Amino acid sequence: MRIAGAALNQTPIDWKNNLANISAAIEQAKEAGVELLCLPELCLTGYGCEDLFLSDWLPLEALRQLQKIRPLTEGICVAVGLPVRLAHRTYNTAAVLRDGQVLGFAAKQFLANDGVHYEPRFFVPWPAGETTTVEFEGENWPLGDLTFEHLGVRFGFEICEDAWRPDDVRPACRLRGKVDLIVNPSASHFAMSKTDLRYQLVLKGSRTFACTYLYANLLGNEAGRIIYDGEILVARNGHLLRRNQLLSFKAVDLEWVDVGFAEPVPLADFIVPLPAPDEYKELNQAMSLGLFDYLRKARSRGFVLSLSGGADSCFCAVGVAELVRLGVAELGEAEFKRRLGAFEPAKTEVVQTGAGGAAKQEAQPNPEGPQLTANQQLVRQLLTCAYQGTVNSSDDTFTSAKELADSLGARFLHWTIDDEVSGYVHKIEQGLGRELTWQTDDLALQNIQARVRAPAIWLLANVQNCLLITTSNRSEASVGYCTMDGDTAGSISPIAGVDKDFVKKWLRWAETELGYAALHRVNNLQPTAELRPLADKQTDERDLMPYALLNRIERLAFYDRLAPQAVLAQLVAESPEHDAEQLRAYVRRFYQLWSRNQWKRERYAPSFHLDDYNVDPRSWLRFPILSGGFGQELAGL
Ligand SMILES: Nc1ncnc2c1ncn2[C@@H]1O[C@H](COP(=O)(O)OP(=O)(O)OC[C@H]2O[C@@H]([n+]3cccc(C(=O)O)c3)[C@H](O)[C@@H]2O)[C@@H](O)[C@H]1O
Ligand SMILES: Nc1ncnc2c1ncn2[C@@H]1O[C@H](COP(=O)(O)OP(=O)(O)OP(=O)(O)O)[C@@H](O)[C@H]1O
Ligand SMILES: NC(=O)CC[C@H](N)C(=O)O
Repeated sequence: MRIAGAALNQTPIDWKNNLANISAAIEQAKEAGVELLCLPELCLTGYGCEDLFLSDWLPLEALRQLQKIRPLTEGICVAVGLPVRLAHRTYNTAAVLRDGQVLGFAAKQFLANDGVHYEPRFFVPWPAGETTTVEFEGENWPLGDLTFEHLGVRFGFEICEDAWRPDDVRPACRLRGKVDLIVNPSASHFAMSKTDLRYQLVLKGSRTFACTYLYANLLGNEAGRIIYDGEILVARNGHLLRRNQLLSFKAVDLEWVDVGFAEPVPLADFIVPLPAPDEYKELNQAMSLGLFDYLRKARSRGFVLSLSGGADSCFCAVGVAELVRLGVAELGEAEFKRRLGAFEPAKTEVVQTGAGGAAKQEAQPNPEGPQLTANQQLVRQLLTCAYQGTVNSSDDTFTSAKELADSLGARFLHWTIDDEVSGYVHKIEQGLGRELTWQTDDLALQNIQARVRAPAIWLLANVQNCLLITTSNRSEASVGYCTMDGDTAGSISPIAGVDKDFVKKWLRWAETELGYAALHRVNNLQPTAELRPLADKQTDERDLMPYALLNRIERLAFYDRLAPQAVLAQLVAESPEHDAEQLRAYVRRFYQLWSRNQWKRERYAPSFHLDDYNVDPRSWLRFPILSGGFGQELAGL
């Protein structure tokens, strides 16, 4: 039998888009002679509909939309994910359609409730072994723990998380011997290196349960924060039959394979491992796709970036250039532009974001500079950067910013903000009747500089109907090393999910492996906020602690969830090169800054989930805004 999985780039409650992708996948599958097709989890509504799953109307509308898919299934069997609400409870199901008929709904038995997933808030798990009936417009269909048969092949379901449970409880353990094929529609978030876990799960599952296993994941940045890699895997008895290229820019990515169910295949002696994932490359592809989808789904016309020439903002600038490079390489320029939508003349009926909304001018091809390549011209239309210097800014960072922006093709503007800073300082000095000095008002004088950069950069974003990128990384989010409404200003925060150490390493990789020679300068700069007088030689690590230690403490405290005492003990054991007293001071500082700054993490712009954890309270890590701040625990260190 020819079986297929299709990864789909869906959007919550975008019925038109979702149905179009489902229809396209079915059409492509039929053209390829596919007989059974698996589509991703909840692909009809979108996986990220959140509390809408608790309404009556959304699941009802999903059933109505399902009726439109039925006629497309003449001559093919298709699994389509959608919510079904019965007696005020919503179930996460996969409908099986064939020849225009609904054969039934397989329901998810184990709900994802860790990390970025909060499914028990929306869904009720289906009890193993039970079935019920769905009534809709005069028809009755079975729903629950079901198996099906198509062309003599018996199949059952695991829906995403179902497969992540132990072998003696997951649905597959009751399907063993009863089915030839297990179908898994998934919405499994991207995280660096995670593909290896999924690969093992599918390959081992097919061996342990002596079956063929068909897995299809969602694709793209579905709803803002979480990116799906669109992985399709087919395995039989521990042998890999098909695996696709991940993180495609296409709307529909279909993979099929022929399986001779009648011909026996021995169980694999061992699972052939995948080559180790290249995390720098993975992150690059995920971030590019994340930005691409965010831009087009937000119906915006480009990005604006306050480019300091430092590591974080340079990373974001390269991210936009990579969006163009990778998108054009896969789709071709015309399709890239069509899908992005940012290059069409502005329509008056387009919903305007924020105060601006004026039509974006076609970027001029850089009259005084060198001839731009086709990709640089696209970057020029999509990215405007501005350097906003003060007396505390160095020539190094200005040159770094300018060289990078020019090399990418981005529009580069620059001005100074000293007048605005002194204007505000003067007003407060007059109001309070005293001078503000670095001795008495250090942080306030730093913050006003970061804040004064915000209005102009927002203005630039508004007038061009662009998204303002904010450059926060996870390390500074952990300790609140940022000025609220200053350098946190923006509506999308692409790198807030990764730590500063990784940011620095990635930039070195991008310089050598991707050929961004203009990163050479930033790769030789010490991270610095440049908010204190230059003579002070401010660096992030002098203000805080070495980033490697900060990241380690953060991981031990909030990924491994150790108590402060245990974090310190672990650090002392693994860092003999550091003095124990110094480490104690760093651990104290970390927890104090962490607790004091939860409110800042609550106010960060939406960020992508890219690493296996993040500190965003909306997606991964919840912590009280007001707390005892680990007072007792730190006193006992
Ligand atoms: N629990 C709570 N809930 C709500 N608000 C709370 C609060 N605790 C304090 N606050 C408020 O927070 C304010 C202080 O926060 P905020 O004004 O943001 O500033 P703050 O956290 O005091 O200082 C900002 C830090 O970030 C560093 N920085 C700034 C800019 C850029 C960079 C860089 O790396 O480039 C680094 C800077 O060196 C400094 O260490 C207080 O005035 C108070 O109003
Ligand atoms: N001179 C500047 N011109 C424009 N934007 C600036 C300037 N200084 C700071 N910013 C903005 O504030 C953000 C925060 O600064 P921060 O120092 O944390 O990051 P960075 O300068 O990009 O990297 P690094 O910390 O490695 O120096 C910058 O990413 C940038 O968006
Ligand atoms: N949608 C799901 O059930 C996802 C859960 C699963 N643990 C994953 O991360 O892939």
